[in-house]
Amino acid sequence: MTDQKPFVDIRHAKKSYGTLEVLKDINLQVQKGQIVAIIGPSGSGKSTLLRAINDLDPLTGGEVWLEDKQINKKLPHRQYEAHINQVRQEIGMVFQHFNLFPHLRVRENVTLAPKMLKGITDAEADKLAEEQLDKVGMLERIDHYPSQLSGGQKQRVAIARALAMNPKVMLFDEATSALDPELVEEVNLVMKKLAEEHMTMIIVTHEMSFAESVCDRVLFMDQGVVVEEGPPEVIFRNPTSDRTKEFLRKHLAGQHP
Ligand SMILES: Nc1ncnc2c1ncn2[C@@H]1O[C@H](COP(=O)(O)OP(=O)(O)OP(=O)(O)O)[C@@H](O)[C@H]1O
Repeated sequence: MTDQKPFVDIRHAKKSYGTLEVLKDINLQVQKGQIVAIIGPSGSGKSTLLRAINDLDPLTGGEVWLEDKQINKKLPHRQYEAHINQVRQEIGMVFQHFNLFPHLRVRENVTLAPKMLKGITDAEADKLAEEQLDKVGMLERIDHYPSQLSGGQKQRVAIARALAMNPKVMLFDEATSALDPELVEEVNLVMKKLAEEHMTMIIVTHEMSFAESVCDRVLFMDQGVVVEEGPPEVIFRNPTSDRTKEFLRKHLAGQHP
């Protein structure tokens, strides 16, 4: 345990769709520089929890904090818009399906938001695009359109785009699930590099070996609750809950001796 104040702090998160309780009183504290994986069966609430962090899926109860700022503050509409736009600049998000703008080249996909929201010049935007695309190994594709890229390349551009806003935390929602198996590793390598640079990351994933090798902590969710959490060596090698064991038995079949 640490006395350090959490960087991301989710307190008593609840979410319902009608009578369906998707998140049932979830608490999650993430320290600066930590890499947390959220694993669990389909429908357990992983994406809902992740999307609550930047209020894309607003909670029906509970609070989300980033440093000393409450993200899901109840505010009058105009004030809320200004508040959430500011907050979302600090939280990078990478989706399963890339969400690149098809009519924009890679360069403009990366610089659109910083140009609009931070008012940077064209020269600064070019420099930013080059820096970020170099980081993800996509510099030579800077003037290509998304349709000219593989899925793995698109996802690397999507990561560069998120990084271009200089976020404090990065959220990954099954970033490799839509990729052909041979393209997964190139995206994982970019995420590993970010981890080595101590980027704070919260990662929803179905890739157990990635979670085990990269993350500091793993949360196992089932039916809207955190069943078990801990360091990967404990969760993957010595879980205590039967639900975790059963889930891992299915997902780790063949991976561990
Ligand atoms: N907009 C919505 N309206 C109604 N129910 C929803 C909505 N979004 C999600 N749900 C339900 O909430 C539950 C949790 O969904 P969520 O996508 O968070 O699960 P998940 O663990 O991320 O699953 P997966 O691994 O399949 O992506 C599911 O039962 C889902 O059907």
